[in-house]
Amino acid sequence: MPIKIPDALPAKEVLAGENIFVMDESHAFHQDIRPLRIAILNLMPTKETTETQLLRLIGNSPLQVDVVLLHPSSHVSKNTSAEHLESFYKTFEEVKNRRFDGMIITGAPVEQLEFEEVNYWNELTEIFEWSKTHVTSTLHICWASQAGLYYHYGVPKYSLEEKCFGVFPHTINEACTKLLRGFDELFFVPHSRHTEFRREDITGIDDLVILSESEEAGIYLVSSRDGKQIFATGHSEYDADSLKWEYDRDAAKGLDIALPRNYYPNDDPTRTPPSIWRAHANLLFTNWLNYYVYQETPYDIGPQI
Ligand SMILES: CC(=O)SCCNC(=O)CCNC(=O)[C@H](O)C(C)(C)COP(=O)(O)OP(=O)(O)OC[C@H]1O[C@@H](n2cnc3c(N)ncnc32)[C@H](O)[C@@H]1OP(=O)(O)O
Ligand SMILES: N[C@@H](CCO)C(=O)O
Repeated sequence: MPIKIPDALPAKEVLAGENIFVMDESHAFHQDIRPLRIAILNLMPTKETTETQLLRLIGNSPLQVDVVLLHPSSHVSKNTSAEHLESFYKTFEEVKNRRFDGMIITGAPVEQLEFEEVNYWNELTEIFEWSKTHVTSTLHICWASQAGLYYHYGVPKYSLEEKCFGVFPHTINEACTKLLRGFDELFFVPHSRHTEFRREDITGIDDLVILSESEEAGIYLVSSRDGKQIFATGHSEYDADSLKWEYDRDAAKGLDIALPRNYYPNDDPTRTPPSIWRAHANLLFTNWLNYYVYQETPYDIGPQI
């Protein structure tokens, strides 16, 4: 949360220079508070696991958050029961006249298909277009970051020779980025994907800024200059054992899968992997919720029916 201090206090300038959020009295006077409305478009087959992971992170802030879970109506889910979707989820059709302060679009295990082969692609492009006018800031995770960059900016994805799989160190490109306030200079993020987008395709686009990357895992965070679109290639929301679960699944199927890198103690898959990215994940989500959603969204956001 911002610290509120007198307009003329010298510390204000020092802290602003350190990327600490300082709000002057005149700004604070005009700030109202109401619960944030966040939509989560859940494209994962393991919907319940993902719900828990994301809600844990967005619940860790002093802000009240009203969450609406969405699933694509143009896809019949094999792994999530119709009862679960019926009880807890809405479709885009049901909410498209509402406005949201923020939206999270999850990953999906469809990265080896062309975008247009994904059976909810048309619906998703409608949602991407709608988000430009109906959502203050949208956070795209993993496959959704590739899909969003492709839809909004024409950025292609490429297949990797070997799955990018493990927990990798990352650095910060832009020192004063609000999304990375409070981050250490080196921090860890899990990645688990067979595809990537490339630096040279992003740097040519004036509206995009690369905020963080990793020598081994490539680009991690990209933002539009106005912060309305955030793209994260890694899975900071993953639990400590998520990569283990994926590794065990693929090994049991007899797939050619390497051990996740920098994950098991001594690379021994019988040992329990520790989480070394949880603090960063919490900071990423609270920074997004605070600086890109709460501080930016209008108090009167429009119809909610
Ligand atoms: C790159 C990233 O974004 S990473 C995030 C994705 N990671 C994960 O989902 C990890 C967990 N998922 C899994 O382990 C597996 O997908 C499982 C175990 C749940 C199911 O695997 P399988 O039985 O081999 O595949 P299955 O035939 O059930 O299809 C899996 C999913 O692929 C997706 N899918 C496959 N083909 C298509 C298609 N043409 N269009 C849209 N979605 C498709 C669906 O989401 C489907 O699951 P759902 O119907 O429950 O939503
Ligand atoms: N994280 C995903 C990558 C494939 O989409 C998995 O291993 O299931």
